[in-house]
Amino acid sequence: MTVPAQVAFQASAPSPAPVRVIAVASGKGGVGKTSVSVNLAMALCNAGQRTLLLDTDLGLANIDVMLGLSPRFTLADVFAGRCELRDTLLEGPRGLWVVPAASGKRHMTELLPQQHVGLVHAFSQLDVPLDVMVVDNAAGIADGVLTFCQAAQDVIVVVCDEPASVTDAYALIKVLSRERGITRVQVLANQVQHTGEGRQLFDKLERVTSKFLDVTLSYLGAIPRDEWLRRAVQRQEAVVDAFPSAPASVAFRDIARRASQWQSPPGPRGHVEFFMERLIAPTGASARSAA
Ligand SMILES: Nc1ncnc2c1ncn2[C@@H]1O[C@H](COP(=O)(O)OP(=O)(O)OP(=O)(O)O)[C@@H](O)[C@H]1O
Repeated sequence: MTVPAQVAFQASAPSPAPVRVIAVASGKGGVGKTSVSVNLAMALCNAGQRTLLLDTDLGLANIDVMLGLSPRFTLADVFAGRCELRDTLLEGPRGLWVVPAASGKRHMTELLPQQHVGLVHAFSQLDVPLDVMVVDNAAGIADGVLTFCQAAQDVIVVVCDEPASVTDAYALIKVLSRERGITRVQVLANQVQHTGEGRQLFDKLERVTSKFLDVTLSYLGAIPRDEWLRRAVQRQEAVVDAFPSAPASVAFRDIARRASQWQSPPGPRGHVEFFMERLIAPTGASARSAA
């Protein structure tokens, strides 16, 4: 099938190393999770990592809008049986691969287990060489969010200096830890007004989690509140590309550099299917953690 607006996949040699999957979540909406996903993915891509950005928010997807892309098909079409996963793939700026979702469609929570299996199969068929996959999740603690976080090797929780953001981040970390057995979470402060603010937010969150939860939080860093980021959103570009010397861009590059130094977890097979196969195992994992 020829897909003019989107990229039809060429078969190529599988990447030898496991694909690193980073899930970005937040608990509360509007804290900047999608901005973080887009700019982290773009910064990783610019640093030479073969990167795929996956939008899993079937309710309020907006990665394609943020990057000025016009998808012909989205993940929602895959679930509706209208296309193959490969038909949704877009080549974004500077070679970033993007799998868009669709706004106003069903949520991941409504998907049947066999639809997850279908997605597993579809991803394992995509023979695209990748180093990193960044997964932008919906806000909240819906089952789909937990499943994607569980399937990733690293989870970044984005917080900002609002009481609801901190309490919702705690609620998310709590369910990830208690229901999905996640033992480590990276915390990224967004929209900080001064250098100390991010660390203060982290300390606040860390105090409660260390008291009540069996999870290790790490401080990934902070992105300043930056007018250049807003301007980049208006231009439908990542700030790291539109305004590379903006304070937010410098911070994103630093975070991407640190993320690429994370130790690679042992991966059984070393491809995207590793990620997707973990997606269909949550029932067993939940059953184990509930026991
Ligand atoms: N560091 C920042 N500096 C300035 N503005 C920012 C920053 N981060 C995000 N924003 C702005 O905040 C708004 C919300 O950002 P974004 O859409 O990334 O949040 P979100 O958490 O993904 O939201 P949702 O939960 O609705 O998907 C956007 O208008 C964006 O431009």
